[in-house]
Parts: sequence; structure tokens; C-alpha cells
Amino acid sequence: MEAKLIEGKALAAEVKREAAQQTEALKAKGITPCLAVILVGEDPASQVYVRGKINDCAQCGIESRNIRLPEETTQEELLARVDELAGDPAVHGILVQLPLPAHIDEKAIIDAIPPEKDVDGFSPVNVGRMQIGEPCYLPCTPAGCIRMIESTGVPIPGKHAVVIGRSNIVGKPAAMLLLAKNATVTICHSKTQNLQAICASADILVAAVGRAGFVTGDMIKPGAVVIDVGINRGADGKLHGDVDFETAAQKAAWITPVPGGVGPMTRAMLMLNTVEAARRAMEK
Ligand SMILES: NC(=O)C1=CN([C@@H]2O[C@H](COP(=O)(O)OP(=O)(O)OC[C@H]3O[C@@H](n4cnc5c(N)ncnc54)[C@H](OP(=O)(O)O)[C@@H]3O)[C@@H](O)[C@H]2O)C=CC1
Ligand SMILES: Nc1nc(=O)c2c([nH]1)NC[C@@H]1CN(c3ccc(C(=O)N[C@@H](CCC(=O)O)C(=O)O)cc3)C=[N+]21
Repeated sequence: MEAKLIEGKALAAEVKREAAQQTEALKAKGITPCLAVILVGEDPASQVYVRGKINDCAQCGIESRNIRLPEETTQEELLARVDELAGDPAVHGILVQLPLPAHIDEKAIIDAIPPEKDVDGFSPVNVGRMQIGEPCYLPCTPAGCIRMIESTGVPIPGKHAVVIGRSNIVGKPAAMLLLAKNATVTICHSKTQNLQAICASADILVAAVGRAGFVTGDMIKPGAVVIDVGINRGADGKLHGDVDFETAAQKAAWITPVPGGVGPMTRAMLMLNTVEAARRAMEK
């Protein structure tokens, strides 16, 4: 079987059109959604991602603030900037690009973002709300994964979904959202035994490991939906997913590419969250 491609780029364009329409409607009511993105340091990959987010904002008619701080910024200085944006009524969403330099405590920074401006969905309040199924900002990467799975038309309820990875920003919330969609969920990690067999029983497989080509065709159930979250830059300078695309595509029914898969969808979901933050600010 040769898998069909889940076109992340095309789907992302559709989501951004939705965000653009909603932005238009908000502007007509006198409110322009605004996202502040803070990048500390010069990490080249982070610079690319941040540039992407700023471009997406422009495409959607969303205002953006691109805040670049030097590597040696102290935690107190960064907290002060976050507080300033937290108190600025013109700013609806705050995103602090991760990872932060080692001398800054990520948790302290994330905790300083008010939940109503936490468009990444990383703050404890949003994580807790997601867990109990209350309205919240869903984390962009996992929400993008769900939307990609749904785009295939393969129903999620009752399916065995396997997530490889349990990070707070990808693996864990992806598993939680799949559970909320009534999948039967298994979470795998570096201590998991029989990983190959568990993966090979997955109707839906989400790979968020951070190792290029980690998931090979022999780990995939024929006809599965395979979502590759991994973004690994190889020695060749190219991006590689966590899934070995060639062998996986021989087994899967649906598969996401890297690049052009989950990455662009992540950014598109961020636009929707930003518009939602502006709408909630207006209603308040
Ligand atoms: N497309 C997008 O928008 C995004 C992509 N990414 C990419 O997704 C990938 C994962 O990111 P992130 O979750 O932040 O990464 P982390 O490094 O935080 O988490 C990796 C997870 O993979 C698990 N793992 C590592 N090695 C193995 C192994 N041999 N067998 C089974 N499990 C293993 C780890 O297990 P343990 O917990 O036991 O250590 C951990 O839970 C990266 O490539 C990252 O670049 C990330 C964010 C957004
Ligand atoms: N606070 C915070 N929120 C995040 O959402 C966040 C973060 N920090 N830190 C890093 C990870 C990673 N991440 C990506 C988003 C888009 C692409 C993306 O658009 N990738 C393109 C390629 C881009 C390129 O050429 O490098 C693609 O896959 O096609 C990749 C990775 C968001 N993250």
C-alpha cells in the first residue's frame, strides 16, 4: 500500500483563511488581534520559527510584536517584559519561544503569562482546563495533529492511538486530546518495553521523539494514520521527521510529510488561538 499524504501546508492555509476571516470580523468591531512573540538569544532554528509566526500573523491580518532580547537577558528582565505585555490591553497573545537560555527558569516564565493570553496553551491553568475538558487554549502542535487526523476522514473514536513521547508540550497533551476524542490511548517513552509491537498495533500513531527516522515501516500497522511531529535538522542541513518516510509510507494509509506537515499546522493553530484571545478580551 502507498500511503496518502496529509497535506499540512494546504490544511494550514485553510486554517489561516479561517483565522483571517475571524480577524476581519473582529476588526469590524474595532479590535485588532495582536500577538507578541519573545525570542531570547540567537538560536538559528528559533529565529526561523519566529519569523514564520510573524509572517503568518501578517497573512491573517493579525498585528504582531516581534521582541528580540539578547542571550544574556536575565530572568528578572524577561519577567519584566512579560509583565509589561500582560498588562498591555492591546496585546492578546504572548508567546515566549522555547527553549530559553539555560540560566532562565522556563517554568517561572510560563507561569508569568496570564492564562487568558497564553496562546501556546502551556500555562498550568490551560493544561488543567484541557485535562478536565473546560474551554481553554489548546496547545498548538497537538491541536494541529488532531485536525490533521480528522482531515483524513478516519474516525478517531474507539481506535487505538499510540503516542511516542511524553513531553509537556507535545506528547502528553496529544495523548490527552486523542483521549478526549474517545481514542484508546497508549503513551510510549524511553522506558517503554516492546515499543515495536505497541506501535504496530496502533491505528493512529503520533511520533514526537526528536530522533530522525526513529519510526520504521516494521513498527506500523497496515492502514494506520501516521502523524510525524519530529523536526530534526540533519548533518545535510535538511529537516527530517521522526518517521522513516519511505518505509512507513509502504504500510500506512495516511502519513504527514516533514517539512510541510505538523510544523505549518502548529503555526496556523496559533493564529486561531490568537484570534480567540482577542475575541475573549473584547467580550470581557
Ligand atoms: N512540528 C512542531 O510544531 C513541533 C515539533 N517538535 C519536534 O517534536 C519532537 C519532540 O519534541 P518534544 O516533545 O519537545 O521533545 P522532548 O525531547 O521533550 O521529548 C521526547 C520524548 O521522546 C521520548 N523518547 C526519547 N527517546 C526515546 C526512545 N528511544 N524510545 C521511546 N521514546 C523515546 C522521551 O522519553 P522520556 O520522557 O522517557 O525521556 C520523551 O518523552 C522534536 O523533534 C521536536 O523538534 C516539537 C514541538 C513542535
Ligand atoms: N513557545 C513555543 N511554542 C511553540 O510552539 C514552539 C516553541 N516554543 N519552540 C519550538 C517548537 C517547535 N515549533 C515549530 C513550529 C513550526 C515549525 C515549522 O513551521 N516547520 C516547517 C519548516 C520550517 C523550517 O524550514 O525550519 C515545516 O515543518 O514545514 C517547526 C517547529 C514550535 N515550537
